[in-house]
Amino acid sequence: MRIGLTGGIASGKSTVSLYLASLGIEIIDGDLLAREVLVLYPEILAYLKDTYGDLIFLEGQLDRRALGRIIFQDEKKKKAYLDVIMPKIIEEARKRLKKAKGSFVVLDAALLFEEGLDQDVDVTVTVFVPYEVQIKRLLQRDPLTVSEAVSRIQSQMPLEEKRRRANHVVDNSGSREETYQQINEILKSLGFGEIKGQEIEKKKKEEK
Ligand SMILES: CC(C)(COP(=O)(O)OP(=O)(O)OC[C@H]1O[C@@H](n2cnc3c(N)ncnc32)[C@H](O)[C@@H]1O)[C@@H](O)C(=O)NCCC(=O)NCCS
Ligand SMILES: Nc1ncnc2c1ncn2[C@@H]1O[C@H](COP(=O)(O)OP(=O)(O)OP(=O)(O)O)[C@@H](O)[C@H]1O
Repeated sequence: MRIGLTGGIASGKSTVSLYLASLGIEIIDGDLLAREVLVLYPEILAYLKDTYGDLIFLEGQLDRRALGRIIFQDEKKKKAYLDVIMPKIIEEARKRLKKAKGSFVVLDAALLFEEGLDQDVDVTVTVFVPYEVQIKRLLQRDPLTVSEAVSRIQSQMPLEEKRRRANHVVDNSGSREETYQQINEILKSLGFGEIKGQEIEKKKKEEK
């Protein structure tokens, strides 16, 4: 069973992924793949150096926040960058989905629907929060200005649309525990075995 997990920025994908991993499910993390392909394919960094140079490189190191500031505010620049990086991410994601050994595997991808990766999984799950919760959590977590946070949210497919398109929706506006319970229900409906209460207790302790 291949599960495609998606959502908006700071809607709670990683929180859900971590919980699924604690149940022993393999996670393929799209954000991690985006970092890995930069190492695997030097031509991507070469493209970024040629296009933006010192604007996004500090002492030879890619400044991800600076790149984000540019591409999340300019649709054309975002598309040009995604045209370079996404084929590699998609290729890696497909390889890992094929190699996955367990009976359940999760592909955690912000761009699951945008990039057609929903076609590579059996079922899709959107982690949803209302806009006010999303922006509050984003600003609490990341060192962004309000306008940077708004432009990141606006550069994504509306979370409402991701909610409509998914087979299952997790509402992550309540407590983490409420979210884990919703995941348990979804897993049950997909034929995952019994989930013991201590898994949730264990996660609660880790978070304290
Ligand atoms: C632009 C980059 C360098 C900014 O890095 P930064 O560390 O500041 O942010 P981070 O990677 O944590 O992303 C923040 C959030 O935006 C989402 N996101 C990433 N890229 C995009 C995009 N092109 N469009 C919409 N959302 C995106 C991420 O999944 C995450 O939810 C980076 O996000 C990137 O390389 N993105 C392009 C490819 C990608 O990550 N795709 C997601 C995997 S499917
Ligand atoms: N139910 C919750 N209650 C309170 N805080 C939460 C809850 N779920 C997530 N958070 C917090 O909100 C922030 C965003 O969550 P998380 O990092 O899981 O989102 P994400 O969708 O993976 O984000 P991104 O794609 O931007 O990496 C984090 O700081 C996380 O600790």
